[in-house]
Amino acid sequence: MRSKLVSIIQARLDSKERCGYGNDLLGLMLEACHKPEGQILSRDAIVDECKTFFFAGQETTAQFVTWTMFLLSTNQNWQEKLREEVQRECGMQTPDADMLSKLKLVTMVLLETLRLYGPIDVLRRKAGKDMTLGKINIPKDTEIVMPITLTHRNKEIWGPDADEFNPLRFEHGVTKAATHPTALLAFAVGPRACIGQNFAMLEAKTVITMILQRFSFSLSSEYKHAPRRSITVQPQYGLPIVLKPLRAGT
Ligand code: HEM
Repeated sequence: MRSKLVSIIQARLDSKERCGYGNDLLGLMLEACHKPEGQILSRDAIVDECKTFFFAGQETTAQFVTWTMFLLSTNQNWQEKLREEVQRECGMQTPDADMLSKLKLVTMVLLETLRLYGPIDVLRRKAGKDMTLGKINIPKDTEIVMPITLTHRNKEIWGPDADEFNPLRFEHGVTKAATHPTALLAFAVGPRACIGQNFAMLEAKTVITMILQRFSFSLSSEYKHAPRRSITVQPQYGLPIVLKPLRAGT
């Protein structure tokens, strides 16, 4: 991966005179490094940043779409509702930002997927100094693990149906869905919250919309329900799905 990234960076440097460093994150980092103020990021640091974005952004979003497909397969009524919304707002067109912003039910299902099967299920922190959190004293260097999935299924926070798939809980927005406005921790909160969360939502919305436009789907009888954490939360034996094209030639 490193050599691939180094060759991409070199190609950008070589084509700078012709077309600049490029209009993306890598382009911005290269631009920043070649400002007269001096070099801010080394070549190695740029490679590391690219890796972070790739690993933080690729597998998480892939599992997000996977679990959404699982929940829509096991809740056919919601699959139908979403298809109706997609057909109304997008027809058969490739969804653009305007159309995506109108897909309220799709957003609610995506948030409910993040609650029940968020790809990241624990947050870890280490206390940099002695501190007190509420009534708890935390000595320096203590490792703190926050179990996201457990809090996402806590009935005191989410109500008696916390274990059930109920996208309607997000009908009035994410801050109103539980007893606490930041109860949904799938992207974490605060200064180190996921920097790619809006992008991930857009990606997932686009993919799910385009699948709903073309296929109906259900779980294959071979599916075994066994979520497992392997950095991200994944269906241990994969997610075999039966896809049916909605129109000939899809
Ligand atoms: C559904 C998809 C995603 C989920 C569930 C997710 C979740 C998270 C979580 C929980 C964190 C905080 C980790 C911690 O503080 O311990 C995080 C951080 C981060 N995420 Fe995501 N993420 C997703 C997609 C993405 C995408 C698409 C990108 C990039 C394009 C991305 C880039 C990052 C980066 C760079 C950080 C570190 C931010 C920092 O430390 O300041 N993530 N993500």
